[in-house]
Amino acid sequence: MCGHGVLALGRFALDFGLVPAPPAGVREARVNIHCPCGLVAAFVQCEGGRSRGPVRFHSVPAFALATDLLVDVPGHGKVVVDIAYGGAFYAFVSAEKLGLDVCSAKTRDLVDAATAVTGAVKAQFNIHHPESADLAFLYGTILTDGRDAHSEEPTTNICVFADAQVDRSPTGSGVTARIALQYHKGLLELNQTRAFKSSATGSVFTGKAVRVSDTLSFSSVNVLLLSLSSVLGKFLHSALRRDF
Ligand SMILES: O=C(O)[C@H]1NCC[C@@H]1O
Repeated sequence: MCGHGVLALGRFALDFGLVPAPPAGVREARVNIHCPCGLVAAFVQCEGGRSRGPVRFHSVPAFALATDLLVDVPGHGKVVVDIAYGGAFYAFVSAEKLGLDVCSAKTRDLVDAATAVTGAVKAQFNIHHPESADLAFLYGTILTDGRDAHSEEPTTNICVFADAQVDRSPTGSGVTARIALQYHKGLLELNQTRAFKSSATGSVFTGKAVRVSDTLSFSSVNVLLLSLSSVLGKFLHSALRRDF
């Protein structure tokens, strides 16, 4: 799944007639998107039969897999990381622990550090998904500003995934996983909204955990993500903000 992809596909599906416009008086069209990780339901605001305004989506059940895991990262020594799932598995670590400021460091340095963490976790930790062996792999590392405690201010992160690619958004599956982690740590309550900013582009997602679910073999939390279409437009057309 891809957060900004879901938002864009939702609008596309409505605007190009793949789903019917909602009946008069209903503001949102529902677009079901079947992702490898499960069903993601996008809700697209509609005016005059066209998409307009915010798009939100219900993400897949998410959960914290491991917290305070000590990993030996080449070039950085022992680093404490968390691992969580939100449609894909990510390692989470405050960039500060790697000697970097996620908001001002060069993207190249953030990518190198995140890639080193991903390699170390893959080598030293066995990822398990309760329902699907296909989903049981680490997709990347998300470096954060460490501001996990609830605040009205956005918390900034950068997602380095697959073959050292940088996500242009705060990452749909990554934000979902991060919310599950914050909930698991008691830093976020159900229905408490948090904003997440991409340090690569400045784009923002807001999200919240909406219910505790038992659809996975161990306790997980469903996460509802919200994002503004104006933000979407901005980051779809923006390049990475900083030089490598
Ligand atoms: O938003 C997401 O979840 C995706 N973007 C890049 C990495 C993930 O697949």
